[in-house]
Amino acid sequence: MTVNGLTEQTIFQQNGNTFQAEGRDIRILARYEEPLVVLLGNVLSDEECDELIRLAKDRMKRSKIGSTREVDAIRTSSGMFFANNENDLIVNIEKRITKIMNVPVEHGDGLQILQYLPGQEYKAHTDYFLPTSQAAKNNRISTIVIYLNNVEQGGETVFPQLKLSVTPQKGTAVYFEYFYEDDNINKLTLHAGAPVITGEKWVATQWMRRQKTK
Ligand SMILES: O=C(O)CCC(=O)C(=O)O
Ligand SMILES: [Fe+2]
Repeated sequence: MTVNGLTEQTIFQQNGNTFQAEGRDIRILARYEEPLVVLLGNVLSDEECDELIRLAKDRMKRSKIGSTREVDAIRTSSGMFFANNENDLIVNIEKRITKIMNVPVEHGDGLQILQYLPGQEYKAHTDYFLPTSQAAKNNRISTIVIYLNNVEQGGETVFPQLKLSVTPQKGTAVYFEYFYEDDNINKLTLHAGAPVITGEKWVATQWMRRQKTK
């Protein structure tokens, strides 16, 4: 059956222009319908963004990729993961993310903070694993990337197949999902973190999986 001319159901269930998540009014700023890519406003307060950066700062390591967790030129940022329920701030943000993504946080890979300096980037990739990978047994289904600061220049999240570019704005987020039966739709979620040109870029990423991770 098709709904509104779309071929498949989505995980994300929010419509209209605002919804509540843990006492916060999240704003739906724009959506690309299939694959679903939603731009969200007012996801984190300025104070929450600043606090996440402060807590992450001393724990950043060069980012790794894929199931082998190797350092690779595809991704030149630095990153760290918070543990589930690590502190009150993380508990609160995880609850809000769960409400937005409509998936329990136990299905998550842990909230990840990434930092990009000028010239650093995350080249085009999909967040799900190829069927040949061990990690595909409990594959990823959806992603939210929350921007923790305003980047002076560059650092957009780019979806080349959709010809869509999202500009980082402090407290806003881009959500997308790739759990469609039709794999051709999933492939369209290919995306990249464009090189930062001026300033720094800080994001918080949550990847969700089909089943519990713990
Ligand atoms: O930094 C970005 O804009 C994208 C981050 C990303 O693709 C990811 O964390 O999976
Ligand atoms: Fe990604």
